Amino acid sequence: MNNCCSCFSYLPSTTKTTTALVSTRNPNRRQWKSEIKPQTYHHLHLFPHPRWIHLVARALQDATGLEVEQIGSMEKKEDLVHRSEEETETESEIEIESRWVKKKKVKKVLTEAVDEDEEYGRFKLKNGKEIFQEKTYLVGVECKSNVPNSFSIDESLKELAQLADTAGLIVVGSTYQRLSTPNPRTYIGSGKVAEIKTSINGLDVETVIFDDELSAGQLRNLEKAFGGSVRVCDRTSLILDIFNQRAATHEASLQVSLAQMEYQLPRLTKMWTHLERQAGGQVKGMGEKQIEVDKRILRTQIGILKKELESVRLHRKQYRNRRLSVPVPVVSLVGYTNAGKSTLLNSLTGATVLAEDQLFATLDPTTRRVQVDNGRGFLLTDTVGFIQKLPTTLVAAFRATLEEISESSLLVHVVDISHPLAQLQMDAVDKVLSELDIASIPKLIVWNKVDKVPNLSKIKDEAEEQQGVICISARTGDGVKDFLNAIQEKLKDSLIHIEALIPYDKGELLSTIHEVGVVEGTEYVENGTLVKAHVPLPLARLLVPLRQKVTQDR
Ligand SMILES: Nc1nc2c(ncn2[C@@H]2O[C@H](COP(=O)(O)OP(=O)(O)OP(=O)(O)O)[C@@H](O)[C@H]2O)c(=O)[nH]1
Ligand SMILES: [Mg+2]
Repeated sequence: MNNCCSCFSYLPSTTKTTTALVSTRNPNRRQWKSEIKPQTYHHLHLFPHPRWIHLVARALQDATGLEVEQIGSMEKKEDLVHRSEEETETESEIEIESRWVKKKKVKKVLTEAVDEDEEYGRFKLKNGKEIFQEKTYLVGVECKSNVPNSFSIDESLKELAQLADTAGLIVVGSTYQRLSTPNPRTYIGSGKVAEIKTSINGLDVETVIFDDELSAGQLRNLEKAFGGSVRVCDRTSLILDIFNQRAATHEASLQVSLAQMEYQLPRLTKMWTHLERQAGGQVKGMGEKQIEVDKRILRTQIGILKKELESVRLHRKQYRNRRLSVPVPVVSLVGYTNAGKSTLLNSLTGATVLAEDQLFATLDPTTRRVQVDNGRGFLLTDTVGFIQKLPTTLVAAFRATLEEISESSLLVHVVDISHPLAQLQMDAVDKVLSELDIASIPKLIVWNKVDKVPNLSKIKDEAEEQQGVICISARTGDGVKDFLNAIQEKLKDSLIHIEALIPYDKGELLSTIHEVGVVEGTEYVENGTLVKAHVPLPLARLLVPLRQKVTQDR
């Protein structure tokens, strides 16, 4: 069962779960056989939608090592059990029971199931993964208590639509409601629920996404109200889905899986009620028992993931410590998603980090060295972008990025100044940063994409008024020189003034000072080079014995 449940880590959190029964009678899978009794069926949480069956099958294959030969629906549980006993020990079989499957006697070979789907064309390859482009309807709530100067409901829904597009969904409509407080049962009022139901039936909608985080009860009540055949999810689970699609490294995958499981845990309620219904009420309470079992399994999985993440982080920390022992200052690029951080890193360092016009293109921090003309260099780190309404749990999940940020000498806040909501995006980033306890790290604000603004001179005037704001275009290279100079100036603020006598046989130390510090002057004396410079703290520490020597000699 533990093996089965590792499927959780492969399935997006927006997934409404249903039951699958998996037989484990494959003699080639000795490990499985020894852990789980042969010829027993195990419950799995799966995508319920028949169009997604092949995705489920792949997830199962990945997670369990089972050979997926056939998938389909079953008529009755007893039939399935009966049938399985007649089959030979050499077969492995996955049976999926789904209330989405209308045809009762369907038992298709995997490829046939895909080919026969009349909407096969809606499968799209995104980030190397096959995504079914569901028809999606967006719902927002404008609370009268909303903080002033926050995103308006229209703007927030527009961003949600962008997120949906990034996740590979097709947005077919949207609506919102003004409320003094959200309805605790259904988030929106009952009249609005009925209105949405009519719209989504007419538009053949498969998924309804709410712009705010919903509770387990609200999700359940809304699904019921919409007729049970529509998937209901929220902004958080949509972001988690995108992260899940985009996670490229082992650590990012672990982080996303953990965040998804933590999101699912409180929402694992009453998912199994269909079992009770199916059994004609004879096994009342079975749903609840199963939920307890599921929760326990999920908690165990969370524990395992946390341990695994810890060991990955330990390894990364050792690597970072090694990097910090080289006395080069670290500059981190932070900012709203899609602001142009990766493009800037690529243009300055020749890196090839994925940079595209989509939200959350970057999940893992990437660090590259920037070598400036006059010899002084620094390390530049690209980080995951922020977004408004970013759940704190998600911020916490991305500790890798946060650790990089908190150990930087300088933060560069990259802003897409061509965006109509640039100021609100800046505020949202500042809000996340303020939660990170990094107030002491100096910050440089950069207005990017100036090639896109219609009124460049006005923007430049405004930047000048705000003092210290640099206008650049990471795409055309405009202003990048000023940007690098501003970094040097800012880094100088965090550098320590030293005077040291570097012996002639320690030439490499002198090169390092030139490379990472700001040299005010050098003088060649009898025992070595007398140097006056501003250097990063680690290098200043390294130079302590030589600095003392200067004092003695004078
Ligand atoms: N016109 C213009 N487009 C830019 C500029 N900088 C970045 N872009 C575009 O903006 C989009 C987003 O760029 P990214 O570098 O991926 O943005 P990011 O901040 O790394 O985004 P996340 O990784 O999602 O947080 C891409 O299509 C870039 O080509 C710029 O200076 N001018
Ligand atoms: Mg990026």
